[in-house]
Amino acid sequence: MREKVMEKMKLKYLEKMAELYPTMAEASTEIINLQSILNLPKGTEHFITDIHGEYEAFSHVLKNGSGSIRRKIDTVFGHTMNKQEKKSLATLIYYPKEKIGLIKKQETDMEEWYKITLYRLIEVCKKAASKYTRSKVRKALPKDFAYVIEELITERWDITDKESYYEQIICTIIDIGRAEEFIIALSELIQRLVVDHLHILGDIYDRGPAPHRIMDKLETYHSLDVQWGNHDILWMGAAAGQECCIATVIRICARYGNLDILEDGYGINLLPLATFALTYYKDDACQCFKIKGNHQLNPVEQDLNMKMHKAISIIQFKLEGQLLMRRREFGMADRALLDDIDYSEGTIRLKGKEYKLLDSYFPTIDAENPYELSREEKEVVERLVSAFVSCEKLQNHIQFLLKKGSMYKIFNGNLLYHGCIPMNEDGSLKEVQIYEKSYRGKALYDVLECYVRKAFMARDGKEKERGKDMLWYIWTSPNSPLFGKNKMATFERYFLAEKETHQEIKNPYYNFLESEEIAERIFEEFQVKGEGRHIVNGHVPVHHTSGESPIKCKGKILVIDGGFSRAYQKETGIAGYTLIYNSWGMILAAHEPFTSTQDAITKESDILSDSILVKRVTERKNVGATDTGAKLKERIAELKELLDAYRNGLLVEKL
Ligand SMILES: O=P(O)(O)OC[C@H]1O[C@](O)(COP(=O)(O)O)[C@@H](O)[C@@H]1O
Ligand SMILES: [Mn+2]
Repeated sequence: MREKVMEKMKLKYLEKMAELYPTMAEASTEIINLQSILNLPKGTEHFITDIHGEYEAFSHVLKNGSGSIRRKIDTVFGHTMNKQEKKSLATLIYYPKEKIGLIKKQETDMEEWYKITLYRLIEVCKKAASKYTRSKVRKALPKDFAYVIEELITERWDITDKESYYEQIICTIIDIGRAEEFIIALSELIQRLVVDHLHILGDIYDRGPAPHRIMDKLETYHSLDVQWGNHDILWMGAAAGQECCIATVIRICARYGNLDILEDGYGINLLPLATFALTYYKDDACQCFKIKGNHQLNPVEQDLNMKMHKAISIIQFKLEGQLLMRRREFGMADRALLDDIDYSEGTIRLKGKEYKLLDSYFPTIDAENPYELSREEKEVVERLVSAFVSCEKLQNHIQFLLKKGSMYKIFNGNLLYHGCIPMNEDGSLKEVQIYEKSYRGKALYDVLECYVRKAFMARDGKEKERGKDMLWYIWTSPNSPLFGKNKMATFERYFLAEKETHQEIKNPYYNFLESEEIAERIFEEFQVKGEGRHIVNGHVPVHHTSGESPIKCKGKILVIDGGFSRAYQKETGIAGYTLIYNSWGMILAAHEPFTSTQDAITKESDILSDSILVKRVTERKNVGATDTGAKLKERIAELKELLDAYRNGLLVEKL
């Protein structure tokens, strides 16, 4: 009986396929096409993490494909070009417009330069395109030059004098004054072809000056996924209208002197907060709320920034206190600290010890009711919430994160996540209570992701609110896989001099990064199978200067946060790691601090300092061995069944 039902279902499916491939010839052609794709080399994957608003450095790394363009140039030109020439060609590919502008000022014979350059670019382009099917390359071609580029990068066996055929095309391009546009188009095409797919392992937002520009760039990128970081989740919470998240987003912008991200980048009106801060902290120097890192604010702007910084911090601590009381189930009530303060003495009692507060001027706090917002604070919060939820640009960016992002991803045998897998001291998976039930490992990740989506999509008001609060929880709870530290010592860092109170202890997960047994357990938990599997993870800066390596557990775990974030470069000693996974293996790239786009162009400085080979295979990996390959193989098997059905007379061709 069951078999009969199955047969019937199969036939139905084959009939559906027959609509797409109505003849045996068409089905056969598709099989041949797919089969040939399986034999192409695997596309290059690029992994970037913890960008933290550093748009220019990010954009540069995206352009150079973490060394992939340099490698292509090397393969194509080997010893026929010297180092300097290769460097110039690479810079041209990254910044074609700007570079041509400079060349024009120096070159006497531009026509010759155009010719040589075009030849070179075509060669690199050919190489970059050789990994893809013609149809895929065609889709990537810029509209204006699609036909000519295709002509130039595909071998024409039917033409006898190929040299002069190509020469003529190139001369015509120069003659009609289109060389510049053509060079730009070719360079961008090379950038586009060199990386097939991008993984962003989280923390696009906070600290740096331009996360909104990173988001704009990602929106136009050809193929990517995002594993949300705790900072991205914070912004998602803010966009969903979660008050604590909104206050924290503003606080961090103020802390780094970046309030213009909100005002200019997103058009969020901060005037209500500014007027409130100027009124209530008028004569307060707000010394504990100095701007961190470099900034370009004049003294008056700085003063206002510090006042707003303090005002929003106090609002944040009040709102968080309220949330922790309302959501007792979060088990974080110990992080509500305002009721541990002795307001007349200016001290706080933490874990039985008394500390002097560095700042004890709290004009808006009622000692009897420390978490209650004052009437004016309430008004400010209301206006901020409405500004965040009605900001179209922010909502679009966050929708994009929801569409392309997730808590974790399994891709071509690798497990990708931002932070950690919460564990107990003995390395077992930690049970975490999420509302009524408890979860661990993969199930914990999955349930949290459901709540993230509910914060935006749920129709049931109560579930939506739970989702919104859960976004804050994911940002900061010790049990959150995206945060993974015992506490977020924000209050202590502002108000207490004693460094020991600032300490945030990492989840035991981070003690097991060298344990193969634990790595195996994680693979098992997430059902990641296969020989070449890895865990790729960001979030914790790798201290390059003190000799720490991003390669853990004999290469099974790769922790690639080297710190794009300028504020952290003193600690890490470099400007971040990125990872490349191409058909030959995996390469970690270490980057030097990025000074400016201007330097990258004029000094041709490529911030790539080091390439570390993580793994090199002896046999080049083909599409057949990837996730896409598995899907294509399934499709081929179905098409073969379709062919059989035609042959057996089960289906009739529609000629
Ligand atoms: O140095 P900042 O920007 O004040 O932030 C420090 C806070 O950021 C965190 O490190 C979280 O940010 P990351 O996800 O980038 O690590 C907290 O643990 C810490 O309290
Ligand atoms: Mn993080």
